[in-house]
Amino acid sequence: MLTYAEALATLVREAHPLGTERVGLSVSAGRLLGADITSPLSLPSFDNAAMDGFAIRSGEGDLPAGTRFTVAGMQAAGDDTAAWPGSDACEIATGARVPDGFDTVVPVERCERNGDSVQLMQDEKRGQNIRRTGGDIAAGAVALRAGRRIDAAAIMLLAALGIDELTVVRRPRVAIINTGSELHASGPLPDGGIHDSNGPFLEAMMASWGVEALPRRRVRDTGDAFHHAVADARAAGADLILTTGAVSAGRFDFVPSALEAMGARELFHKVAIRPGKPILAARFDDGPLVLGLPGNPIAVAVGHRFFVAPVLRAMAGLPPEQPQRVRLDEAYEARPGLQHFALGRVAPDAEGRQVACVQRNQAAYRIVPFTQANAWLAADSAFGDVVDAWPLDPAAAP
Ligand SMILES: Nc1nc2c(c(=O)[nH]1)N[C@H]1C(S)=C(S)[C@@H](COP(=O)(O)OP(=O)(O)OC[C@H]3O[C@@H](n4cnc5c(N)ncnc54)[C@H](O)[C@@H]3O)O[C@H]1N2
Ligand code: MOO
Repeated sequence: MLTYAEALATLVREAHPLGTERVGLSVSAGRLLGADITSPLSLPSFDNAAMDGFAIRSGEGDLPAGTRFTVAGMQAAGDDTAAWPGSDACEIATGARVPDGFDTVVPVERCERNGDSVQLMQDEKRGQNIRRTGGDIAAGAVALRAGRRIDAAAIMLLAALGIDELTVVRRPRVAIINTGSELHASGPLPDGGIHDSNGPFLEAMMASWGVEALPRRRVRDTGDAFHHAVADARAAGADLILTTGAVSAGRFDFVPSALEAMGARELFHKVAIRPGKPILAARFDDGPLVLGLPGNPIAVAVGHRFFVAPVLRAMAGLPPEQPQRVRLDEAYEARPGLQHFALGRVAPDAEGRQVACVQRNQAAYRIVPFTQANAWLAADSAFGDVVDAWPLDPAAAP
């Protein structure tokens, strides 16, 4: 049986880059930048006042309390260079361009105004309260790096730079197929039936990452229904097909044979991990990669987090995600020879240091511990003093 590292390396090799496309800023939230953004202008793009008050031309001198200036007029936000020639002070608004030759801004509350005259109430520093051109970013500098997820902060910067169209990574087209004759949507259940929870879970995770979701299909345990669903996903141009259930050893576990019959090349079936051991990966040489996730809910969650997520990163051209190394509160028994993925909580201890603890009573069928966890903890064979901790949602990883 393959180790997790071997299986992952095989899979990532098969995750072909998606390429890029141009989109408008207004629809770019959540997308991944496909190229570095070079700043087309400096921010601020002109010297401007940091305070409402008076801009003054102090020349070389000090600015002791009592110094008087003659106010020539008002420089408002949006006004151009209006040089106020021959004058040595003007009223100025926060954000207004500092007129040429003026070098200092004194806040209004530290000035006494009398008609056209203004007097400093205390000593002031020459050059103060001016936000300099390029003080945030200089024209030509890299503003955002390729691979960065476009969040609200990135949108604020891009908008400030006047960028309204950008290059992003194409979204992967993903099809989800849930197998199981026992599965039903919400509502009353027949005897022996259960609600499909893996489908909505995967759909939510795909939405969080930002994929182009193809219609999700729920199919009964017949090779035929599965065959049609896979054929539809291929015809719709899926980059990735995620299936759940029917990959282990049972009589109805038709996914491996159905994929083989359709011409998919098996990359691996069964990996030395827990939970989720029966996982399967296959590739249609002219099309999608297929991940067959074992049906137990937490096996699906592990399959998503530790196989699907690395594939999506590789398709987007992102480097492998790095876990945090966190101290474990107490030893946790693990089966030798298997890579273990456990649900856990990472939180600060009394001294403020991050400590991980493994959720008690977890099992591949139990969903409640998943809702109480805030991290995945990973370790091979034994959970020692330190574990690898991964955020539950890969879209939250840097
Ligand atoms: N004889 C063996 N039996 C099993 C083995 C094995 O090696 N030998 N492996 C076990 C392990 S480990 C797992 S994990 C499961 C995986 O089985 P399958 O992928 O074939 O999945 P199913 O049998 O279809 O379902 C397993 C379990 O999960 C429930 N399920 C399935 N789909 C959904 C869904 N969409 N939403 C909610 N729950 C779902 C299903 O009802 C079953 O309870 O096999 C073990 N058996
Ligand atoms: O590994 Mo299975 O995933 O026990 O439930």
